[in-house]
Amino acid sequence: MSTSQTAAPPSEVGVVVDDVARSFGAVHAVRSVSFEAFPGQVTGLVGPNGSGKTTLLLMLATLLVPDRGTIRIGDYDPVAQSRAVRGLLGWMPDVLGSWSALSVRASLELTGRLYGLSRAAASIRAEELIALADLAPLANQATKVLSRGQKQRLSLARALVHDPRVLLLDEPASGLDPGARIALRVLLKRLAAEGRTIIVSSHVLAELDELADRAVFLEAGSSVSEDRVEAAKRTERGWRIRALDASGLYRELIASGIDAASIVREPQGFVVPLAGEDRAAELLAALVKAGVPVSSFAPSVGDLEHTFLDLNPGEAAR
Ligand SMILES: Nc1ncnc2c1ncn2[C@@H]1O[C@H](COP(=O)(O)OP(=O)(O)OP(=O)(O)O)[C@@H](O)[C@H]1O
Repeated sequence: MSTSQTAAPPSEVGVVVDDVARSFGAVHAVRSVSFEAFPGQVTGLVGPNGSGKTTLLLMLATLLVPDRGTIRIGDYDPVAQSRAVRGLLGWMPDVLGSWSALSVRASLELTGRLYGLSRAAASIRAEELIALADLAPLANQATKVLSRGQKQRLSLARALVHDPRVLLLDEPASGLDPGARIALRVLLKRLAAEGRTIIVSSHVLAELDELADRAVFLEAGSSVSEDRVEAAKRTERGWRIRALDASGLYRELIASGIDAASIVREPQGFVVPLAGEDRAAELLAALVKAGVPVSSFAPSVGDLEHTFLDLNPGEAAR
């Protein structure tokens, strides 16, 4: 995003989290989290309810002090150098706390002033962000009348007011309609491509699959090791296969050694469990070689969802 504040090429600011923990009394919200988020990338934070995502983001955002471990935002420590860190990062909480009587425009102008912009610069920046977040028809409305999705857009605009190098977004897509979700995805990819470090927590895994360059999985307050994530990716998952000749497809699936009891029949094809991409490629080659007119062959769930469900088997039943 080009802004009135960025004349020089922006510097790169990554995030490093090492063995961070935080408890609330007897509740160990974050037990041991380590990960790195890189400039130019979107890093997804994935985990079931209560796994510690928001607590972790609050620590990154300088709003909670860790009990243990270290966090670096670029060269800075959010505990000892919170002012410098706040200048570098934009924070979009899961619920917008806004000055409810102020208009959208006034609340963006005020945020700009709080970040040290002059009155004139804050006014120009507010107009840029109103256009960016598609809030023009609502610019003079009090923020209290905004719908949940409109509040999300204002919250993102507010997080961008000082053109931060790092963006922390807690469930940014919640409440957005499909068009606004696509617009958010396009915007976040663009902001990352411009060299920002973006960390996003989300429950909408299909969406994170399309947005995130990499993911950090949390489980009961701890980050899951890369080895376990890799192992989970390779476990068996359903592949949806369609062909112009369904009975020919079924015959060849059986001939290729797929257990008939494991095949799920759907109106337009079958879902077949396969372990890993190698096995999928082998089966597809066999079907094509046997002359089956395959029209579609793809995993029935996205990569993140598959890994998440494998790491959290209980979640599939919910
Ligand atoms: N201020 C607090 N006081 C006491 N317990 C808290 C506090 N904040 C969070 N917790 C607890 O810490 C744990 C982690 O909560 P957190 O909100 O970080 O999880 P989450 O992964 O963001 O969850 P969700 O996906 O539901 O938003 C939960 O058990 C929660 O109840």
